Amino acid sequence: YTKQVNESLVFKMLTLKRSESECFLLLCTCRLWQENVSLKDLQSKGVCLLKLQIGSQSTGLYGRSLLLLEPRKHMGVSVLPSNNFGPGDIVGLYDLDGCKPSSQLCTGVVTRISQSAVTVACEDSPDGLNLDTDALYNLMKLANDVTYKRMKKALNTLNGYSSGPAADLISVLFGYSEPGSISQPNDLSFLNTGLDESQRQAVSFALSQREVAVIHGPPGTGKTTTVVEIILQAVKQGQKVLCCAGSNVAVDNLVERLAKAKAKVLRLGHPARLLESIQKHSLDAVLAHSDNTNIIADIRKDIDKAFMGMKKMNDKRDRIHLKREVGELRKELRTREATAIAEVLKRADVVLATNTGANDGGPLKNLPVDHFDWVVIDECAQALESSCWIALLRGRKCILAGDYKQLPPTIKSHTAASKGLSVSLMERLIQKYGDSVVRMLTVQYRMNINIMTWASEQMYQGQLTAHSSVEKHLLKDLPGVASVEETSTPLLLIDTAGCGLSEMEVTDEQSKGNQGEVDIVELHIKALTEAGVKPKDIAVIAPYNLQVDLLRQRLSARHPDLEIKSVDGFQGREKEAVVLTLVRSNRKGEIGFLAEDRRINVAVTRARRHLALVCDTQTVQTHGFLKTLIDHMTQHGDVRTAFEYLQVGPSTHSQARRSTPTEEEQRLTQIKYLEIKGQVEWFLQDPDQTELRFPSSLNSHDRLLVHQVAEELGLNHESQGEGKDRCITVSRPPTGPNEAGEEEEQQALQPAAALEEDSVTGPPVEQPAAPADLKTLHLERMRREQEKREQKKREQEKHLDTVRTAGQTQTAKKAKAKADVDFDTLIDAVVKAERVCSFVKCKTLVIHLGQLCLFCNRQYCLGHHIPEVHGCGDQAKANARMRISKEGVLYAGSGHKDKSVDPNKKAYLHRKLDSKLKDMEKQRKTKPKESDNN
Ligand SMILES: Nc1ncnc2c1ncn2[C@@H]1O[C@H](COP(=O)(O)OP(=O)(O)OP(=O)(O)O)[C@@H](O)[C@H]1O
Ligand SMILES: [Zn+2]
Ligand SMILES: [Zn+2]
Repeated sequence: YTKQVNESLVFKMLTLKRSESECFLLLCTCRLWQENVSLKDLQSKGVCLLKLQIGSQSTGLYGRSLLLLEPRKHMGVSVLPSNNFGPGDIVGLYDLDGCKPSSQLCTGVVTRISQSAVTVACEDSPDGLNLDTDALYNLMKLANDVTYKRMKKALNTLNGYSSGPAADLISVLFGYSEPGSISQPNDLSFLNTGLDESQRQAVSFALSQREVAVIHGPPGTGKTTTVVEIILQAVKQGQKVLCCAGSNVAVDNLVERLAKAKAKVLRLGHPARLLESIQKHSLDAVLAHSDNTNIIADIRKDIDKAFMGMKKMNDKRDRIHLKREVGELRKELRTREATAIAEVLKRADVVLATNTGANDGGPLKNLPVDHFDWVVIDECAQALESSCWIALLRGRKCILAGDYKQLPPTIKSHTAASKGLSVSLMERLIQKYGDSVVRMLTVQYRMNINIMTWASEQMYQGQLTAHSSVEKHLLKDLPGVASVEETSTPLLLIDTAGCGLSEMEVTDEQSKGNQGEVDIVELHIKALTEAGVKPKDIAVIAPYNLQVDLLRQRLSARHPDLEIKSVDGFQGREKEAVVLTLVRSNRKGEIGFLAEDRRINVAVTRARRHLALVCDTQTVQTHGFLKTLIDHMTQHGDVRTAFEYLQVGPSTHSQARRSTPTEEEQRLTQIKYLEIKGQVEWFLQDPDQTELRFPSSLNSHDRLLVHQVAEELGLNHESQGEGKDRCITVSRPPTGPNEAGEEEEQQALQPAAALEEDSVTGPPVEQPAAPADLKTLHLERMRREQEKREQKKREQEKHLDTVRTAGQTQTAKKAKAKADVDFDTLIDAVVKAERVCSFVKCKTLVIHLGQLCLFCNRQYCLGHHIPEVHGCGDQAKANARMRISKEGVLYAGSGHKDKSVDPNKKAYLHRKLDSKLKDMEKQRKTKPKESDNN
């Protein structure tokens, strides 16, 4: 199939950023010519508009034919079917034979699209189209390979470049000669007096370089501010500047700031694609006000008149005559327009375009090749080098600004990447010339210092500082935001390790999702918005599109202003608060493309005042870089376990903030448990009673306790009824040793019923008393982390006290750190072993509901915990018989119930813990002051 498709298309899909729908489009456009995909299908996909008639035909800028196409009128309502056409799209016009190349009449660009009509500027009709106004036509989107063609052309020109204005620059950029400098007056007067020292240095450096200057601007360091100053200084020196960036938005931003500083700017590009506020600086707008415009308009009218006249004519000779006349008029028009464009371009000091918009097939072809002195490329690290060369070929000197520690364009072809396509020009130059071509901006105006420090240390050699205006800013400092825990901390880590919130297994998908993390994000967003943070000030960022979709499903209806995007979609942006979910949670410690450090860097550095990270530290810490982030957040921020959020499901989140059960709550649960147990035992002593019915006033939590007690005593237990009427009954199991097997089966169903009940109110509720060991361990760990941090604080304060004790603390600290590591690995091992059912291939989590088999000491899910199911049947039966004959008591199931951890393992853990605690105590005693504190 690939062979049939134009190979350049495949190349494009591999190398350029293409959305899936675009790829689909490319493919189906090609396929159409091979197979007979019905045109109706294509129309329903929005790729094709069928049976249009020509509403009007006129002549537009550059002498092109503008066709207004409408749906057939006689059909009553004339509305176009819903479609994916937009301004700038490349389209083909076909007669009704279909959309075969042979029936293509012309290609063009959509200039306008409304509900009732689409306007196309035809590209290849030098002498005008002779279209029948009564006929019907099909219009189809075509593969847009313009970008690709422009890059290819630039590379070919580069390849054959021998002499010209850019010769020296090319030589330096490819390493044939060293970059040079030119002396500058010392007393440079800055137009923007507010620049910080690093920005000033970058400006002077840029001015003093002969061929190339690279401005490395980490997140929030005012890169655009600096670039604007550089351009204004260049203009002051009389230089002509061509300024480009990868995206229309970035170019528009520069236009806006330069225009505000009164520079003479001109923006190239289709007006339909520009911000409205920018349109007045566009070439079209400026041309419309130029002196030549009236003359041009007159010629245009003449052409249109001649064209109309041609149709009415019957005499062939007259028609030929008129056609020649129209040709002449068009030629005249093109010359006039070229002159007008050149004039307008020459008057501007700064011409701005997207990287590929600076190609010389467009308006720039009207300028001599050596017109520009400087070429400035912003966001250079995010651009393909080949796209930079389109503009670079026009400059003697270039300024490249960007941050190569953020994401480069996605290269899907491994071959292309390995041959250098994934390395940006900026990165390549820094690798080659190092500090001699680059200056870095070091004061950042975005992040709270605690958010910044991690990025600074990991990505920017620790060189960033936070400007005093942002250094300590928090969400609670925003107007209307209350001071609660969530708005008072710059860093919050919500750790899902050991909580069983695994990523979704989507086998044939690259993308990943994690519903558990969606739940937690929802709860945190709720906490933030309830504290008064505006949804528009919050970003929810996920590395995977699947997770983005899940989050949108859950949150977008309630918070339409909340922005939920992939990391890549947020590059270049900032928000007051960022909630980041890392999604990956698996036993293998697989983290996929989270391993791209720059992706994590971008995600974290979008946040101004608050970063919340939701992740399974267990899984993501397998990656060294992510571990540094976890460590940083643990040390400098608040840490919570996801257990705190799972206590209550999202449907009852009014209580969500009530974190771990307090001692008081635990005590109440204990009392309730004893009370219920008493009732059940009372019931057992009365042989006349067959069942005990609890009142429907019991809440689900209490019902769970009943299930648990009944389970422990080997009784039948069942909930019946719905909602308010739901109540639970406990009854004696049928007697007789031979029925043991049956009972086991029954019993297997009962906990499942309990689970069902709970699933009505949200995720499984933690069973209060029984399988708490894992949780206890986790909480213990969290307590320790907290203690560690408090201790660190104390130590830091003490550090100033005496130099002598400082030495001691150091050794003690080291020993303690080691001890903590051991403790953590111990817990990790337990957590890992106990998370999933031990039955072959079963992946059910057993954290909330699972049972230990006493015969093989393994944890099983409710579907596999019965000894017979997983192979301990014989032992279980023997054991049951033995117990019955010995004790005269019948236990449902095999042997007595013990949902806790295996006693041996438990004892082992206890011993370990005890010795651990003793160790720690000893170490503490060696530090006299601290034992005072305790
Ligand atoms: N010297 C300065 N003094 C005060 N504020 C500054 C200074 N330089 C930049 N800023 C502020 O920092 C923010 C970002 O600046 P700017 O828009 O120039 O950067 P950017 O290029 O858009 O972003 P980034 O630095 O992330 O690439 C703006 O709010 C700007 O006002
Ligand atoms: Zn077993
Ligand atoms: Zn199982």
